[in-house]
Amino acid sequence: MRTVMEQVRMVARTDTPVLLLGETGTGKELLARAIHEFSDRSAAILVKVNCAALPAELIESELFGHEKGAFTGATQQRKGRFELADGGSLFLDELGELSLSAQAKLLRVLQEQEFERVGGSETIRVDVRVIAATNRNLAEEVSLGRFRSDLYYRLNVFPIEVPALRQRVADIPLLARFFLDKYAKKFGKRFDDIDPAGLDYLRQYLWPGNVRELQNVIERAVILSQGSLLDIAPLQPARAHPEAATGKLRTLEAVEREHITRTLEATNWQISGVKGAAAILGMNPNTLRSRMLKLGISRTG
Ligand SMILES: Nc1ncnc2c1ncn2[C@@H]1O[C@H](COP(=O)(O)OP(=O)(O)OP(=O)(O)O)[C@@H](O)[C@H]1O
Repeated sequence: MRTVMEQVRMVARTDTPVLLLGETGTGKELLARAIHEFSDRSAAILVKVNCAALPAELIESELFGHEKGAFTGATQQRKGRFELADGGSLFLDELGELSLSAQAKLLRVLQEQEFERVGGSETIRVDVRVIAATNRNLAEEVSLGRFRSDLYYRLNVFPIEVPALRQRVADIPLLARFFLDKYAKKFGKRFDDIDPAGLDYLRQYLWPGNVRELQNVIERAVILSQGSLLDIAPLQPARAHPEAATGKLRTLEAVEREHITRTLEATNWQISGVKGAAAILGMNPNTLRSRMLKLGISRTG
């Protein structure tokens, strides 16, 4: 993470587009904000767009705006996020979800700093620094024809790989204590430290939901703990290494049931949405729901 922070500081002072790569919950958005804050644009606005949150038909109008009458329902002219971010930075989260046609327009803005609103003919010029993030493997998306290679190369000038939490175990106690202070203050409680056995659980767990999941675990522990040390319930490293724990090989169905349950727990049982279990598992939310039914997975067990 020290290398990542050095990269963030170095690139922040430039206008180069930045591509943040990493699993869900690793802190990409936090780093995008840091890049904006450390840049000369910090006095201006940072605008965020979640490319996965809107259907393909609407994302172009969201990014570039539209003219009155451009499509059914476009009753007024509307400025897009690029215009709103003029002079500042634009954070494109979940970039890998952008439609091919929006990708073409984005490439043009990156190269020429200009675009037209949907349904408009006036060319609009903007001065925007783009910071993009994705948890997809974009090189693979390019080879599958789902992501434009020219846009990929344009954005890949300064890629920053944000490591998964299991790849930086030394950060776990630091982050855990940071969240302990945060939630102890929030809930008006006091703890001297984290119970040593609990710290071991935290270190051994594989953290599919990364820092977000660690934050949730600590919040829950702060609410539940009574003594002067923060108790962490066992995080079932057995779940992370089921074969190692039981010594037995198991059926694919059992492994699938366990993996889906663990991911649902990591997302507080949120199924859909960009931060939901379906997105992490790379499945459609409806497919996940039917798998859960079939495998007998429910929140109450
Ligand atoms: N180094 C850190 N210190 C403190 N909090 C952190 C850190 N990294 C991540 N977090 C917290 O973890 C949560 C997830 O971080 P963030 O939203 O930046 O991740 P992300 O990689 O953008 O996730 P996603 O890909 O799912 O959008 C946030 O609440 C964030 O504040």
